[in-house]
Amino acid sequence: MLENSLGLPPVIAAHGLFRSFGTTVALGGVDLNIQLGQSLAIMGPSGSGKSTLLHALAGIELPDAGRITLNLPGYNNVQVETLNDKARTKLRREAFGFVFQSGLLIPELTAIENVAMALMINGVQRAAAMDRAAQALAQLGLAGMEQRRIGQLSGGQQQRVAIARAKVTGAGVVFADEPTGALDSTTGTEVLDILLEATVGAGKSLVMVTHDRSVAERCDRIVTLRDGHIVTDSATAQRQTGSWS
Ligand SMILES: Nc1ncnc2c1ncn2[C@@H]1O[C@H](COP(=O)(O)OP(=O)(O)OP(=O)(O)O)[C@@H](O)[C@H]1O
Repeated sequence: MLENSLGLPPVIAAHGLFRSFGTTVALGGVDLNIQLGQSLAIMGPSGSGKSTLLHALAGIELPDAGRITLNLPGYNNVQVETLNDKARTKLRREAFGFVFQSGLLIPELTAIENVAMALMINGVQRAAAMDRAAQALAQLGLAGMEQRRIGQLSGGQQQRVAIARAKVTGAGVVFADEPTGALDSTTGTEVLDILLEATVGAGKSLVMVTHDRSVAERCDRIVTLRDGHIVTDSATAQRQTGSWS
């Protein structure tokens, strides 16, 4: 397995990922290594396989073929495709964080309950979980909004709650799907700043699907998909031109 310059294996090493839906080939044999502390943007036209790839890397939906090897604290050399549903659910709760465009926060709960819930399902007692959630919300500029329900927050504030939830569990990899897609450009920039700070700024990895090139360019690396294949990878391009050590 390829190692990075510090001799560490990739946090996620995907090899030969293949996924089809009927006659549609969503992933046609994708190889992708994600390094510790790296921010990776996945771009490509609509239908090119971005979400399918993200879902496979995150253990949400398994590929039809291929291997996904994890190397995260508590998950050394784990083959995701061999895990059953229960084990993959545990993996997602413990090791991964998710910041999606919408739909992953629970609208009936308050901001603080949404964040604390992520800890409680990992076994943290309610009082401690609420304390840690309050701290995380305050760090993301949401002090005073803890008791608001999700519908009483703006789109940008909702994304901050999602980032707080991803951050609070200590997830090693955060997956984001169009995290700024529903936001105006100023709010989108603020949310992206916070997302990068909470992930790569804290030594974690970020894997983000985006249609927005200016958002992608804030990442260390951009891969572009077309018809289920990676057609460009800025890391490879930099290595080929000699500007990547
Ligand atoms: N559950 C599904 N059932 C059938 N076809 C699917 C399913 N999920 C994805 N596909 C198909 O697989 C291909 C890749 O879809 P995917 O959602 O990964 O693309 P995408 O690049 O994320 O697109 P978009 O930018 O529009 O979100 C598309 O042709 C899509 O129609």
